[in-house]
Amino acid sequence: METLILFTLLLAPLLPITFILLLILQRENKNNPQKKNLPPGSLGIPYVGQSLGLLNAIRTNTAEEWLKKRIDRHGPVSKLTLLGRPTVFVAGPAANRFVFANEGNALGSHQPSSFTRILGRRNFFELVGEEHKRMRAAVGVFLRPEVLKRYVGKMDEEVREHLELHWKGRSHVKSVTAPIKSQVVPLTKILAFDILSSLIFGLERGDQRSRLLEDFKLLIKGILSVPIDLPFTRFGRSLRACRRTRDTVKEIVRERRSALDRGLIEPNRDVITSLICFDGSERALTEEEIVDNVVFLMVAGHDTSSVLVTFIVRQLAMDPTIYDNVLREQEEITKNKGPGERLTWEDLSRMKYTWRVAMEVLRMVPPLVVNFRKALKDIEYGGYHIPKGWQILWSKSVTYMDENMFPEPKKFDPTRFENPSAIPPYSYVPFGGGARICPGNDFARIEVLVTIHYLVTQFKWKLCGADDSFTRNPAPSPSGDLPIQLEQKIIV
Ligand code: HEM
Repeated sequence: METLILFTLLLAPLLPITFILLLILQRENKNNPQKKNLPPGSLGIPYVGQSLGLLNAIRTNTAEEWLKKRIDRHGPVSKLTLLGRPTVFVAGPAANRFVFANEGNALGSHQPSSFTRILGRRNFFELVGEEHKRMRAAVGVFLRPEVLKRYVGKMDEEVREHLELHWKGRSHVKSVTAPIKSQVVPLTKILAFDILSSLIFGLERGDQRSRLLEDFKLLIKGILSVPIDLPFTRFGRSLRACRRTRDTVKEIVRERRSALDRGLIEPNRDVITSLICFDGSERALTEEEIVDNVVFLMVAGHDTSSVLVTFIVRQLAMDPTIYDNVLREQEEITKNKGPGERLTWEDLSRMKYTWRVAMEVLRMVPPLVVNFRKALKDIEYGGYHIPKGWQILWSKSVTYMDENMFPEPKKFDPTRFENPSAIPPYSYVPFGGGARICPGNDFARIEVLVTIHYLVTQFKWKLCGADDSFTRNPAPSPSGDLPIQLEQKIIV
């Protein structure tokens, strides 16, 4: 008995220490990702993991198959290593919903360092929470339909001028950079740039716009590149072009500010003036915020819209019935217009079939097959644990080729969008969703519809050559930049 008392007396002081140690151990276990229910799949070789496989699949346009194989092997949630970071891959309608619902709270945007270094620390993707909301409210002033509808005529003017300058009077569409070849891609890029600079900067054709175009072309090439800043690297050239672009944009901001102060222009003349005038919360936007975000808008609106127009042109060349249907709809609109009369917002709302063609192109050739996010805190999804700091690889378009969502998914069929309720929720999200839903979707819609209206009513075209394949870098690009043979219609 005495021995027991002695033993208890000796152990008693150790009890609290043992208890604390147990608590620490329990916490350690809780925080150790190894001990939690991580998604299936292997992290592969440290740092490299599955990066080369996915990058190669994106380049060769087999990313959908690559992702599908992963889903068949591990299910819709799996872990891997990409670009040096532990990653969780998620796909399917539930994943789309998960990303949209947790945006800015448990998930944040996550971009490669080349992207952030070129587009600045205050760009959309770097902003979270209230700051992100504020920036969206600021661009929303101009990009909302009530304001944009006043600018349909301006876009109409840009498209017509572009066709006049670059497409008309040629039996072949000539590349601006390589006159021997006939290519659509460089033209749709110039058109997207012209429309954006007209509405974002309020810039007319001239020296300042041409300078901006040359720098913009270099800037955009380095956004996804190895971030080595040397005079001869792609990244280095892009970074220098970005500095020049930012200087030009600052110049424009100062010009607009001074014109506003003197009452020479209206607040919603273009995106820059509406950002200068924005006073949505306690303070106005800083010059850095305005510059970072107009450059971001240019980038976000450029390759997306130009890719969409390019692939509509390609589809219309490959499918005469679709071309005829689009033409019929557009001729109905022309019938009610006088010579040279511009398109209006009401005209666009009647282009229902044409927009369904655009939606079907976005389904079959989404501008991006994967996006990245970062877990801002520990989070559960699909019964698995995603540790704070891990990268999320998210493919919102994996569902587009799933026959359970889109019957006969390989068939080009715009009529599948006639009844929106037939498309399962969260399975078709070309403009994203949640807090980061594309604020430029109405802008893109106007741009695409106006362009297709004038293309089909003024031209007929066919593909040169039988190769209708395309690669990705990471945006899709048709083989040979889509050479076409163009025939101008005689309008009587
Ligand atoms: C066919 C054309 C377009 C498509 C398919 C498209 C698609 C998208 C998608 C899917 C996102 C969300 C990305 C994510 O969640 O990671 C996005 C974001 C964005 N888009 Fe677009 N976009 C298009 C055109 C435009 C245009 C013309 C503009 C500007 C005038 C624009 C401006 C933006 C901006 C600023 C964001 C970032 C929003 C944020 O982070 O809050 N987009 N776009």
